[in-house]
Amino acid sequence: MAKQANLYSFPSVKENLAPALRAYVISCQESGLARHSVFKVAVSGGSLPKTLAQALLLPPTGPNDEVKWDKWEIFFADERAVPLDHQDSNYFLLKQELLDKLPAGTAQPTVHPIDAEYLNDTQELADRYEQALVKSFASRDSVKLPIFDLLLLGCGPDGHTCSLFPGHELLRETSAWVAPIEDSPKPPPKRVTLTLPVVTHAVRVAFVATGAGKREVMKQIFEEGAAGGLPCALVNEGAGERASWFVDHDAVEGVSYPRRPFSL
Ligand SMILES: O=C1O[C@H](COP(=O)(O)O)[C@@H](O)[C@H](O)[C@H]1O
Repeated sequence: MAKQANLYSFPSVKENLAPALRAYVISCQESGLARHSVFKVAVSGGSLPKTLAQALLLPPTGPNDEVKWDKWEIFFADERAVPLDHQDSNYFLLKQELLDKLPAGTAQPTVHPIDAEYLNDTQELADRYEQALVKSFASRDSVKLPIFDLLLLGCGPDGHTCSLFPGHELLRETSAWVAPIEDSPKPPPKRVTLTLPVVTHAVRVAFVATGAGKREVMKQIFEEGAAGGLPCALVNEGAGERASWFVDHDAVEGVSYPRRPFSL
């Protein structure tokens, strides 16, 4: 039987989840650097950037605990079709929560925001973002799908991840790497998103979900599995043991699914 997603549950976000997430991300970073000298990561918006900042802004505990920012290529797992300085922009959120808080003198990562010239044409916006991936991951002719070293994803209370929503036709997309959506049930309606094949193809996929507000959906994801059809559960099914969930106890209280002790 295929191995299942790892569920790591912690009593406290700040004291336990954040240091574990940091260790996990650094381990993915080191594997990426060993493979191709850069670390290619895509991040979500929502609550993720704040928790990520709690993890990555911690002071290093030793030489093996270094975030090598200048080696990071950061993409967005999904983005809203709004200007880059808009409160709804995932880029803006990551910048505000994390990138602007890097200690002075830190060598900067390479960040790939959407091309805001194309906000009025979401297909073009998605195509341009796919082209940015093509450039980074070599040509589409030679690469069937981009392989991110790590995807850092959130999970909405309805089970959506990236801008892949339950029951939406986008879940059936098999050829595009990046797709537009104009009818997101969560505002704003116009967005672009990595597609499910790209998400499940990553070397590692880490979800972060915290708080009692996520409890009901966590039950559905982990107890019903892919049969329940929620996008997060489809990612779990596609990525198997390459998917890891970093959650607090509040989010998974009463959820029947084996927790693993966190280790690398
Ligand atoms: O709209 C979005 O929501 C999801 C989940 O957000 P959360 O606040 O419930 O964590 C997020 O992962 C995605 O990037 C964002 O565009």
